[in-house]
Amino acid sequence: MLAIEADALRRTYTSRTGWFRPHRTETEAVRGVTFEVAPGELFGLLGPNGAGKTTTIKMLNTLLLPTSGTARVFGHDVARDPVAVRRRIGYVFGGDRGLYDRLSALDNLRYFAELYGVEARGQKRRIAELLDLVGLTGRERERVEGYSRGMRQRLHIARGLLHHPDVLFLDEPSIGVDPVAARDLRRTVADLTAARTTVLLTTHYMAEADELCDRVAVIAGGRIRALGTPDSLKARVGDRDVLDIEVYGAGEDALERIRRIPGVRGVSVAERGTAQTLTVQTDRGTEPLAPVLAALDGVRIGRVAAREPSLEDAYIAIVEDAALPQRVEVTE
Ligand SMILES: Nc1ncnc2c1ncn2[C@@H]1O[C@H](COP(=O)(O)OP(=O)(O)OP(=O)(O)O)[C@@H](O)[C@H]1O
Repeated sequence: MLAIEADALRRTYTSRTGWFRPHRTETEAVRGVTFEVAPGELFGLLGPNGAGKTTTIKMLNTLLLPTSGTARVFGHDVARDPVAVRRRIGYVFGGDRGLYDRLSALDNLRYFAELYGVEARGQKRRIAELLDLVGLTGRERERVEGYSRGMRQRLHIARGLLHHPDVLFLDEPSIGVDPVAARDLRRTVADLTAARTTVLLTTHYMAEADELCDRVAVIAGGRIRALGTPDSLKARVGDRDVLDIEVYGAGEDALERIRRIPGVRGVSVAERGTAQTLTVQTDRGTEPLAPVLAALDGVRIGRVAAREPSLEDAYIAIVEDAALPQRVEVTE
């Protein structure tokens, strides 16, 4: 039996706006999403802000009813049998909500174990097991207010697992977590699937998805634009070379000049403090460096590096492709 089956899921939000002349606005957040997740699989849902990831997760974990389409968790329909679904799932979201700061980690877990109806006999052992799994054994009597973000996040995961769920939804677990703590967190997530828990993960960190996920779906504008193993997605840009160029203050005109160079397939910019990193994707075998540097005439340039395409490059290509106007018309 499959862990998760989403079939043509759709969700439209209707909100009332305007006070003087109220009118209804409809947002089609999810526009027909279909995918399956096997038991024990670590499945990633990737996409830009507003793509529909949270809405999809909320339909799967029974917090929102689908406008149309169906979804099942271990065979239980989310709309018709939400109680059975809830028994089999855990939900962990990034950020600060959901823990009692003035209690110790142990007391937090005891409290939630009561709330989730974890039977009293097994509680102590379950809590000890989970503290061990998330690497908090020895720190469990400290108040949560003194915990780092990474430790909190690991405690959140322990909380989400108290009732032995078969599926864990992890929404942006590493948001705001420093790189070392994020690495520990990834190890914890990887251990979950080793213990046969199915994980549905959303993240904005492509390196994290690449390292952890068996398969990923890229969602943009409420639709799945690509689905497969991280390697199969990377293969989509396998015919490209990538240049990372550190620059200081490159304007839109410089980017436009680079975009017009023959062989250039895409340019993206990441702000890094005072510097920006330009990532230029080109057809393999073109020699883009000289014309790109010429296009950046007058801009201060730092480090330049050529590298193999990563999952992030594939992701950017997929999302940019989805944003092309003609493409939207074709799929509409
Ligand atoms: N309660 C709501 N009422 C109206 N519109 C909503 C509501 N919740 C979300 N939306 C809209 O639905 C779309 C999808 O939102 P959703 O939160 O699912 O995206 P997301 O992929 O999770 O984004 P993010 O990465 O920013 O969390 C967005 O356009 C958003 O503005």
